[in-house]
Order: sequence, then structure tokens, then C-alpha cells
Amino acid sequence: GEKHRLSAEIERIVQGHLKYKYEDVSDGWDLIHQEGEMKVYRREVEENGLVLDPMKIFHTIKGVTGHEICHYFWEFQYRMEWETTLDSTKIIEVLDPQTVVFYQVHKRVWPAAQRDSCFWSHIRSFTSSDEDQPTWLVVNYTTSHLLAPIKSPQVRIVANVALICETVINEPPLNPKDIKRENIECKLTYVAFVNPGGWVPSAALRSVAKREYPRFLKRFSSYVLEQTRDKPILF
Ligand SMILES: CCCCCc1ccc(-c2ccc(S(=O)(=O)CCO)cc2)cc1[C@H]1C[C@H]1c1ccccn1
Repeated sequence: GEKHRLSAEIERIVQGHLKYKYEDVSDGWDLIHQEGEMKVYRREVEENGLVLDPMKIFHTIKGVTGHEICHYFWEFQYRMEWETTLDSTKIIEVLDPQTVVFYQVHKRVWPAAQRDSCFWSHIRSFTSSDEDQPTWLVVNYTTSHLLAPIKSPQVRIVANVALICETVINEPPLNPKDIKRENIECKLTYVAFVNPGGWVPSAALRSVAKREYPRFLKRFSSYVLEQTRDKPILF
């Protein structure tokens, strides 16, 4: 598609996520939460007293495709229906049909200062040779923008988040037209590198993250299931 000022950075960040997606979580990652198909891993990383813990979540959602998951995660108009940790979100620039810049104000987590964020958000699919279903991904990456000035007392977070989804078709019927929702499932990998910006007490931030990430992914997954239940499958 058309190139724009962020094209090179987007390519670099997307390729970086694809490279690390297969990195196994055995060394240095702790399994901090398991719920059904969801496994939540965290690496404890601090930089001069600031908690930067990378999060990595694996989840399998039966009855939806990776395209559907990425569609509802990326498309702006659904966000406030599944995001419970935001006061507001708005698109401030559309760079191409797969890339927008949005500005968000996160709900205040007392006693920390309120956070806000400005991301480019990019959606894309690609088919690796051996897979029959394309992989879909969304990356949200912090970017500065004239229409999102940093203004006190809000603290700007710095984040690099990716949602990478593969679609599995179990017992595929002879005719692909006969594929039903009970034959499909989405295997997703969600990674989040979030620097909370200003200082937050380590224990407080760790407990918020431990509680909020699984909660958000659970709520988001059920939202997509209910939105797609009686709709034709979007492969
Ligand atoms: C004192 C608490 C400061 C808040 C820190 C913070 C900010 C943003 C984020 C975050 C940023 C982006 C995304 S997303 O997946 O790209 C969706 C787009 O909205 C998701 C979560 C996370 C956290 C960390 C807490 C943790 C937390 C985790 C899930 C929800 C709320 N808080």
C-alpha cells in the first residue's frame, strides 16, 4: 500500500514481534496466571526503580478466527464496548486503511497519576507457505503526535503491544463452505511491553497488571464471541 512517514518503523516493529513470537517462555518468564486456555507469563524487569515487566499471554478461543479477533481489537468503533480501563479513546490520524494513530486516556488507578497514551495501531495478515489459514496481527506502538500534546498532570505511557492470531480448523469438512464455528479456533499470542511513564510503586503496578491483563483478555474474547455468534465466519 501507500508508504507514509511511519511505514519503516511499522515494518521494523512488526518484524520484531514476529521474530520474538516463537521465543519460548521457559527461560526467564514466570507463569503468573492460568485460567482455562489462557496462560499469562511475566518477566520481572525494573529500570531505575520503574517496573517494566513484559507480559506474554497465550490463549485459545474456540468459535472465532484470528481475523475476527484482530478486527474487533483494531477497529476503533468497538473499543469502548470491551475496554473497561479507558476514560476515552479517539482516532487522531488515519495513515492508510490498515494504520491509524489514536489517543487514549486511561482510567486513573489511585493513588498513581492518570495515564494517557498515543499509539500508531496497525493491522495486517500474511500467509506463511505451510499454513492454510493466514496469520492476523495488530500492533499498538507509542508515537508522538501534534494532536496529542503531553500535558500535566497526565503521565504519558510508552507501550509496544502486539496481538498475533492463528486460525485452526479442526476436522475440516471436505467442502470449505461447510466449515462451522465449532470447527474453528483462534490461537493468540498477546505481548505487552508497557512503561507506565512516571513512577508507580512496584508492588501496586504488578498487582494491577496481574489483575487487569487477564481480565481485559477474558472480557475482550467474550465480546468477540458474542459479536460473531450468529454472523458468517470472517476468515
Ligand atoms: C498505575 C497504573 C498505570 C496504568 C499502566 C498501564 C497503562 C496502559 C496499559 C495498556 C495499554 C495498551 C493496551 S492494548 O492492549 O494496546 C489495548 C488498547 O487500549 C492494554 C493496556 C497497561 C497498563 C498496566 C497496568 C496494566 C493494565 C493492563 C490492562 C489494562 C489496564 N492496565
